[in-house]
Amino acid sequence: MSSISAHLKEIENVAAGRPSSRDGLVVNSWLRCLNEYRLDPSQRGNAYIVPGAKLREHQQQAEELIRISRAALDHLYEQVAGHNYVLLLSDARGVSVAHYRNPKLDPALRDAGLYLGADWAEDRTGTCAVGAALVSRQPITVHQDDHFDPAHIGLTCSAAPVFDTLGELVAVVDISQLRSAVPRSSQQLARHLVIATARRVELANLMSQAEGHWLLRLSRSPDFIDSDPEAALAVDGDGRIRGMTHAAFTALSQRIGLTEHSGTALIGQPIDTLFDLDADTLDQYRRGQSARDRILYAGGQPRLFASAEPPATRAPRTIRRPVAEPRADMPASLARLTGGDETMTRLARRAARFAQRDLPVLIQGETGTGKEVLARAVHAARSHPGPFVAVNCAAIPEHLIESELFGYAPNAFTGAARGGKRGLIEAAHGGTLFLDEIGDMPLALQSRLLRVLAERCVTPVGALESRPVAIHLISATHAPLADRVARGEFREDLYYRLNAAVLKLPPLRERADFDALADTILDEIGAEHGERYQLSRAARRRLAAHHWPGNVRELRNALSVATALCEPPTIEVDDLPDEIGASTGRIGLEAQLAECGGNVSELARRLGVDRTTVHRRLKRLRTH
Ligand SMILES: Nc1ncnc2c1ncn2[C@@H]1O[C@H](COP(=O)(O)OP(=O)(O)OP(=O)(O)O)[C@@H](O)[C@H]1O
Repeated sequence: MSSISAHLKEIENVAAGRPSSRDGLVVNSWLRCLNEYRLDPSQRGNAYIVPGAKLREHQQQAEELIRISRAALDHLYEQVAGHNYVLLLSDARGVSVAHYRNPKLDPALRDAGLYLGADWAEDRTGTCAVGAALVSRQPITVHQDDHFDPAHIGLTCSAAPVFDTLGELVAVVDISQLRSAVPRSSQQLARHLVIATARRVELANLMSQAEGHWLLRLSRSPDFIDSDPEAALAVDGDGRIRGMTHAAFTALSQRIGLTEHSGTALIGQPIDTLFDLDADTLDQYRRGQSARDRILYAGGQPRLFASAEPPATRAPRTIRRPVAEPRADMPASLARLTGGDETMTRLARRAARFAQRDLPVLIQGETGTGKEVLARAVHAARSHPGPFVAVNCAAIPEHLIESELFGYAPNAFTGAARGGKRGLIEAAHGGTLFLDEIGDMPLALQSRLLRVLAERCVTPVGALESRPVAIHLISATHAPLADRVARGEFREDLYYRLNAAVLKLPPLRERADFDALADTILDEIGAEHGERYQLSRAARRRLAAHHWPGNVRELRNALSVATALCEPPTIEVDDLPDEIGASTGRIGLEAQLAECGGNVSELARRLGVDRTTVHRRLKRLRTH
């Protein structure tokens, strides 16, 4: 590493237009720092970490990006963690929205800006890997005194940009070390790793987005084409290009004489303008063909190897460049709950408003509709959430509820722990107490709970003094509390106190976002298993026809079973638990037949079976 004065001298030389042995991307960045951003290399600027609220805003906007990138980033970090690298995922504005690091190094990492929330925009921090990758749209290594600002010349950083399926730069993957004793060339491998990771993130994003389309993977060699292709395209049923990874933009736009920036002109083009291939011949390139049969031709010449995956049926979801402002009324934790169902969206909006207030919230919904999930989302949407303590009033024996909730004073009763015990209400101090099945709370305790809400203090069993508590109460019930009030089982005064801010979760059978919800759950299960799952059309139809008495819980269980039984990635009807088929019994089948205007062929198509199967089933069901 050169001394600071030598560093400044070198920048001066570059500014004067003298030749430099530095990487051209670094030199260009230095020139931007000097000429465009008017930065002064002799002024050291400390790393800048954005404030917490701002970071949350960046993270909310990047939520989908973070989710889709997770598997690729986990894999990268596994490879580099042993070499003291920090991994940062930055958004398109240069702010780190995810990081992987050794927490023992936190103070040094925070000081150096290798941390969550660090802002590495080039016009603020001078030449750095994240900032330069964002501006140049190229992978780059910025090693030690490649950095413009002397404050950062201990660091070595390699970064690669990530583009969305329409060619917009949406993120940067960076790995950095606080210190490196070795020369710049040692970062070659780091650079390759971030490039490969950015490519995998783009592919994961394209796969997620391309689910209504064919996915065409391309490579110069048939090896690894299915797992790690060099480039990939989404092609719709009419043979038009709908999206692609960045490598595909670069390779294909050059082929037809477009510059990289006009690569978006490829979107919407028929695939046969690029290859000897159309919607009808894509099928020939499906997985399982020999390498020789997967050679893709253009103008009669062999060009690349291809692997085509047919359209899946889930709704498209993708990393999109965030709009300037997030939905201010809808924190991410709540936005995630709705896949577009109107009732759910309205409910999430209402919940977002309650989260800003100190009101007891009551959640109503049939069993398994996601009452606890909603309670946690309201909690997470608060500006200072604190602890979340969940208590199921129906699950704790009546004689224990009181001491569990309120705690007890030392020696309060025989058998109690000598030193007394802090109750769950106190454990929720500064956060949220979630009382599930509040209708099952014994009457005597209801009055004590009312006191806690009114006086904001709690008196442990056997204690003389009360202690102040600040809690947000969220309660939940599967049956309307009014019925219990009418039967004298629930205190009317508590009921009125709880019944002001009510969130009513719809049963699953009434939700219009069934498909999106099933996909979200499949993604979650897939992330746990490091797999990707999708529903075949027929399986999706079968699920949608089920009545779902157990609501989202039942759906989640059914999908867990199906993912265990299926041959990944596709879940077929046979992989679904038997009960799911039950709703296609006689009534269900007749109703669906009526929906198809009595047309058996149409019904067979809907169910993904052939006509004879429908006839056979109808006959069997009608004669039983
Ligand atoms: N929006 C959602 N996305 C993904 N999974 C969900 C969602 N809502 C609920 N679930 C899943 O459904 C199951 C039931 O959710 P939860 O426990 O919140 O329901 P509940 O209404 O509180 O149930 P109960 O009435 O039995 O107390 C859980 O496995 C949860 O992870």
